[in-house]
Amino acid sequence: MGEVTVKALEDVTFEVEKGEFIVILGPSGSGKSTLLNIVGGMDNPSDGEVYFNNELITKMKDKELTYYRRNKIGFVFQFYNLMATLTARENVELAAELCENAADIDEVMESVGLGDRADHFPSQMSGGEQQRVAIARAVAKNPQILLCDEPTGALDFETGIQILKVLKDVNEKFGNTVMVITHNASIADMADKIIKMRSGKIADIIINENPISPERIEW
Ligand SMILES: Nc1ncnc2c1ncn2[C@@H]1O[C@H](COP(=O)(O)OP(=O)(O)OP(=O)(O)O)[C@@H](O)[C@H]1O
Repeated sequence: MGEVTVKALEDVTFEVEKGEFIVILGPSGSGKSTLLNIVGGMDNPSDGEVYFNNELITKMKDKELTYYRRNKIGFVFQFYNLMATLTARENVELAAELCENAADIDEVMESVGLGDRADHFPSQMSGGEQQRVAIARAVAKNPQILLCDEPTGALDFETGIQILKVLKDVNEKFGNTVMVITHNASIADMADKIIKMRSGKIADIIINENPISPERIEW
């Protein structure tokens, strides 16, 4: 069988500052997830370099990369991927136990608005609540970068706005750099920086001097 080589990304160069709220915007197949996976150390580019602070992550050995993923990066996905047999709090605790510099679990649960739902199981929660647990799970690791792949993709408008607000609150409270993938252009209005992707390339990088609060987003 013949093999087809797909160039998912090409000529991609950008910088992210500590504490920035970044939106990566682009249509399906434009390379957004590939980009996020490379930043998160889940995928390795065939060419090019990625630096985290002054460390070259693209040259890291497996053990160093595991350490980077575990301690520096938090992931939030479209579908929440929670452990069904663990409560919200237990899901968050489990992730925190794996890393060396975990945040205070109670504080994290409060900051995502789940203080009073911590003992509920995922099946007892709405999609928006489950996504809050997933965000808490990522934030509890106290990561320097929070990578979110279509975090509102499975949610209705109102719930999506609430989730974006949680991400913005976390960004302000804990100072994590946040990178959100979306194909929804309206979400870009809340970003400090917007990276527009098209066909595996960066079509534009926009610095937004006046990001709006999530409540003011319309889509
Ligand atoms: N493991 C893989 N093997 C082959 N092709 C891949 C693989 N992963 C991604 N691709 C291809 O690379 C390109 C970019 O995919 P990617 O998932 O990064 O895009 P995306 O912008 O995140 O899309 P979506 O919004 O649909 O998730 C697409 O053409 C995709 O088919």
